[in-house]
Amino acid sequence: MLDCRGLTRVYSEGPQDLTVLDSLEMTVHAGERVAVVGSSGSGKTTLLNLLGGVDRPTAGEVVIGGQSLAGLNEAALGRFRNRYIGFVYQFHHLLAEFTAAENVALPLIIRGEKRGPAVERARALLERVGMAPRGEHKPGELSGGERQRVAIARALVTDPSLVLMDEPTGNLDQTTAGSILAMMDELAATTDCAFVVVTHDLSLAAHQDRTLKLDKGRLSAV
Ligand SMILES: Nc1ncnc2c1ncn2[C@@H]1O[C@H](COP(=O)(O)OP(=O)(O)OP(=O)(O)O)[C@@H](O)[C@H]1O
Repeated sequence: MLDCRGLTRVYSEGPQDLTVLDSLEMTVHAGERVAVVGSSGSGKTTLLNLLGGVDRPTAGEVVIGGQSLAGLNEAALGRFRNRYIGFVYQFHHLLAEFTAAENVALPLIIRGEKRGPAVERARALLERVGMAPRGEHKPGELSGGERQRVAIARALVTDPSLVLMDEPTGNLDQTTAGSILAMMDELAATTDCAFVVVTHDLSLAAHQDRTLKLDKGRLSAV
């Protein structure tokens, strides 16, 4: 499902080059859930950005479902992301002026689907994450955990093959984090989607099929 070969990212902006990822190798199979842990500054967000095609590697490549991201120009990469990849960021990135249901529907609308059916599908996803009663509220009227569940619904609305999560339980209390874990279990049981979850939360990491540690630019099994 996901293959990284010789993935290298060097930041050259500062006075000295900084090699954050160094010929990193990674394979994730369909339906698999992988946690990525590592100390602050080890390159977890950098890795996630490369996996999602938000950033380009200095060397090496990311292959998703047989497609090398290096072979796609920006427009094609945007379409590929919309079709195959879902993102959940720590701070949600929901649009304040839209309702929860509209936020979830957006990836479908961007893809060219009609608003009516897109919002219908969004409502079905909100139901699945236990947010149906809050669908008409704007993000500012929701709690942190509720916003996070909306963000997860938005990541899943397109039936992606791969979901990338950056600290999905960061800033959440234990009960809310627990409900997100339970939801991920249900999703893992009912879809073939692969998850890569970057986290400092050891209970979230322990909940995945395996954990990889990022250190000195490479991944190793924990
Ligand atoms: N655009 C950039 N230009 C230069 N250096 C960068 C850039 N982005 C990140 N870095 C550096 O690369 C290193 C890895 O950053 P990254 O954000 O990937 O780490 P992280 O493991 O996600 O950290 P944290 O757990 O603290 O969020 C850090 O030393 C950071 O300062």
